[in-house]
Amino acid sequence: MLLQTREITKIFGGHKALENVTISFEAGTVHSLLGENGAGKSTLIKILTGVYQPTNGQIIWQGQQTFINRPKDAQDLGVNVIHQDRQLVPYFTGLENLFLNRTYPKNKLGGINWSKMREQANALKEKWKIDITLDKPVYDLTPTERTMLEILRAMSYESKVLILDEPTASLTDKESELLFSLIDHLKKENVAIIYISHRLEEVIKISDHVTVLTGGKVTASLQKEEITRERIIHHMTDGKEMKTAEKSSNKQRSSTLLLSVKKLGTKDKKVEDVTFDVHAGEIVGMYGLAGSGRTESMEAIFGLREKTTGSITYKEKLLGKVSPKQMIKAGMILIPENRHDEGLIMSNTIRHNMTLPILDDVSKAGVITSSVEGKKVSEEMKRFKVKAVSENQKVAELSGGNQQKVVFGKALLTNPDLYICDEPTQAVDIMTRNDIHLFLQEQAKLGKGVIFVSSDIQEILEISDRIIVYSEGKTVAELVNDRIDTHTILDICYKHQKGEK
Ligand SMILES: Nc1ncnc2c1ncn2[C@@H]1O[C@H](COP(=O)(O)OP(=O)(O)OP(=O)(O)O)[C@@H](O)[C@H]1O
Repeated sequence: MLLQTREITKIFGGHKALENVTISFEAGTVHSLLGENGAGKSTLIKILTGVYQPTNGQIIWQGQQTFINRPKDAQDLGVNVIHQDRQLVPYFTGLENLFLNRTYPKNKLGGINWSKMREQANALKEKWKIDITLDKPVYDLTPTERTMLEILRAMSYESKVLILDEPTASLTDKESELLFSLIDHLKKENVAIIYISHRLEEVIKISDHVTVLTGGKVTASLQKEEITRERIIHHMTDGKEMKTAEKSSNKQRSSTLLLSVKKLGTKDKKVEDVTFDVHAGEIVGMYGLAGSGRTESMEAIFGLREKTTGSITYKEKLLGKVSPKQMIKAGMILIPENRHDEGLIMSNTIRHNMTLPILDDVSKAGVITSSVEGKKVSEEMKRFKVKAVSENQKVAELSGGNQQKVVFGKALLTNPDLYICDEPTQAVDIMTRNDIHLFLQEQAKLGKGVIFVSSDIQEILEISDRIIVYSEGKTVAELVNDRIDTHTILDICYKHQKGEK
């Protein structure tokens, strides 16, 4: 046994985030941590990487008790983590990022010895079989390449334990496959992988061991042969039955056109030729490989990105240059992909975050009427089962999935006619994912329009009435979601990729 948490408890101001957690991690295996949002997974990882100290309990390293008092101690042991939010400097090249925070090799004159750096980097690439270019700046890399780069960096610290926190959150199936073959290689080299993901299919596929946490306690510990979808869901839901969303039959779609986008293009060319319609009462899924322009076209519609060509008609009005504030007033809301940068103000409370876009509604002559605000917020928190001490808790203190629920609650309070959801279930647990699906279907039934962007093709097929396929800034196909499968959609994507037209 390489690493063990023994009876670890962590208390935050009276709240037990972890209680007597004992888990063993073996070299050369993939051990997945599963659990609903707020179950304590990230807290455990933060204890293993020296960010938090346990209130009680021990960490055992190769049979001996050890103390991980700060991140450097974890790094010295060989425990490294790849976070959900990538920790790379966008304007630095891959090579520069690889050597970040460490001494660069020097030449005789004391300057940076670039050829030595490159030599060391190539040796690392070779050793770990990670084939990525290191010359491009990080902003030019795809999400998969960024993940690979971070793994390469972690391996340059001679990791014995590599923790991957939602590594596939924004990757499509094919991109994830690359990551899985790398994980396989790391396993063979005796690295212990701790894997956190809400995507059950991949957890089942790659795990040798699964531990389920519920409310800070270990509620199941499964060996490879015991890992099935049914078992995992059973343990995660405490045996309660889960009402699953059923795909609508598209009968509710009305003839009322809510949004019509024609030949849309943006100044930065990330969007070149996007055309689609959304009617009241329908859910339109948007699928495309990473970098296909889905997010960017949504931003252009919502007034966050400059459009240069084409037209956007919303509720029969041709839109000129618009701002998100105007669009919210007109009944449109964008639930953004990146909740940290665009969705939430982390240092503010749940309540303030949720009511930010509706300040006019909850204030009288500029003064916020607390009772109206409080009532609205607590209704939405209840609806989405946001796990928090109170509505006055800071968003930064919530678990990742609960932060996403706050983003959702915030959007709902604006009472929109059209929801634009960009990866809305990223990092949320399977129960919440289901709640979000049910909620959007309910909204569609009420005559609202929904745009659903997801890199999870299965999810797109589960929820959409129609599917628009993107490739390289263009919409290339529109499909009615009836008897089509993942292959049909992926075929279209790859056929339209450069060089295969
Ligand atoms: N710094 C903190 N201060 C107060 N409470 C905290 C802090 N960090 C975490 N918590 C609480 O501890 C509990 C466990 O949170 P944690 O982030 O570990 O959950 P998680 O399993 O990683 O969830 P998710 O799947 O949503 O990422 C939650 O109730 C959370 O609100």
